[in-house]
Amino acid sequence: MDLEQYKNEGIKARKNIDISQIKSIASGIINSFRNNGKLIVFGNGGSAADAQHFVAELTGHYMKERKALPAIALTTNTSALTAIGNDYSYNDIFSRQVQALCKKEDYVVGISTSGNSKNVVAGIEEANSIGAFTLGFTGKSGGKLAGICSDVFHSDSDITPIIQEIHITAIHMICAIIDEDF
Ligand SMILES: O=C(CO)[C@@H](O)[C@H](O)[C@H](O)[C@H](O)COP(=O)(O)O
Ligand SMILES: [Zn+2]
Repeated sequence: MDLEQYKNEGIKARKNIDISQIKSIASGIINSFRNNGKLIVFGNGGSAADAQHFVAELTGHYMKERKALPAIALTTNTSALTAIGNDYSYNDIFSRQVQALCKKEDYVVGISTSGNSKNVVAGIEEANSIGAFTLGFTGKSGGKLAGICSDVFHSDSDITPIIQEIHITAIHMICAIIDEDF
């Protein structure tokens, strides 16, 4: 891989982050918190790490001291993940947990760079059926997630790690706005 090219692809994708969309996502999450909702986040691989990172910024704190905020990543309970994966299927690891934990006041975030991970798509479909607001973090063509979420944050790249770097940038920006509100 040409590292100059990689760097420039990252700069291009970062420049295309839509700040007004970041603000609108943050206010949706804030509204959910104010209505006794919580944030539920999930994804695979690097996106599982992003889901956990997002939740850590909220249950702990980001840049400023404030109260703890209710957020959960569905990627951390290895007993649940292995039991659901083993007894049902890997495609069900998030949807089953969404069925167990999600309420209509919640704000549900599925992270998939392709938009096509079956377990992420199934988790969002389950949240939609409960009536929760759903946000897809995607890239590439947006995949299936682009067509099924209430809103989509699209990272302007076809390269998985660049898409992830834009996702975590967007997540940090969202956390900065949430910090100011609480
Ligand atoms: O972190 C990376 C690549 O940077 C990988 O672990 C990557 O997340 C995995 O291949 C995922 O399974 C990709 O899934 P998705 O983003 O298409 O939903
Ligand atoms: Zn990675």
